[in-house]
Amino acid sequence: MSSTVPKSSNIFWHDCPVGKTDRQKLLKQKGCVVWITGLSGSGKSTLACTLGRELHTRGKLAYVLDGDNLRHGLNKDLGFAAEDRAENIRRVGEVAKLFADAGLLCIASFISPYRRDRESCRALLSDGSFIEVFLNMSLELCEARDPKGLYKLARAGKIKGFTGIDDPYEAPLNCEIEIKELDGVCPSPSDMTKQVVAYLEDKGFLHE
Ligand SMILES: Nc1ncnc2c1ncn2[C@@H]1O[C@H](COP(=O)(O)OS(=O)(=O)O)[C@@H](OP(=O)(O)O)[C@H]1O
Ligand SMILES: Nc1ncnc2c1ncn2[C@@H]1O[C@H](COP(=O)(O)OP(=O)(O)O)[C@@H](O)[C@H]1O
Repeated sequence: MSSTVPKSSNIFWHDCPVGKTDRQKLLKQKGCVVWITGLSGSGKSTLACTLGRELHTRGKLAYVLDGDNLRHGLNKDLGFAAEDRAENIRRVGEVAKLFADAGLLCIASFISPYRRDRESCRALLSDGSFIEVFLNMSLELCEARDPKGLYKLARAGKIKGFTGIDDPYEAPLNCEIEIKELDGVCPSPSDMTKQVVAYLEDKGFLHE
């Protein structure tokens, strides 16, 4: 007989003697989530990896959560319908929160096309520790890059519900960092990284 008790009843929070502050002292940094959002091909994974490497070089512990990669494991049961994308982002938000609590600089790069889903992730974190980075690249640029040939397939009707083609992308209204083309030229990964690192430095995340 199946239980009539709701799934999340009779559970209690268990505090551990070593807390986030202790871990941050050990690591000499403050846990946070750098959430990179933008169209497919806008450069999310490139920025995530360049930023991850730069932080590593500076002796900071960072970890990249990338959409394509997580869809090989934790989220491999999810597709691209709005409710699947919402569940994808919800799970990633929870994982990112754990990484930040561990004291890490967590870099999450996901299309995350829905404002509401991104805002739910923001709400999981303490004030200021969710840093939304919007890669505001034009559809034309992303489509011209098309490194995986997915835009071509979407235009040919072979992929349905492709973000930017026949599925929505809701741009952030109040993100912490917006990176866009200047006179039609995209800033280099290294320039973007400098901008994000300067923000992290300025807000004190790179020190205990
Ligand atoms: N229909 C559709 N729409 C958008 N993207 C698609 C789709 N189907 C497959 N892909 C590939 O999946 C990658 C995006 O995964 P995400 O987990 O970041 O997507 S989402 O945040 O849940 O919207 C995305 O990777 P990126 O190009 O790195 O963004 C694509 O390679
Ligand atoms: N800042 C940049 N300047 C020029 N080309 C870039 C830049 N960032 C990424 N690219 C190129 O654009 C393509 C898409 O980048 P990628 O990081 O895979 O985007 P996303 O993860 O958003 O799909 C890749 O071929 C990559 O080499």
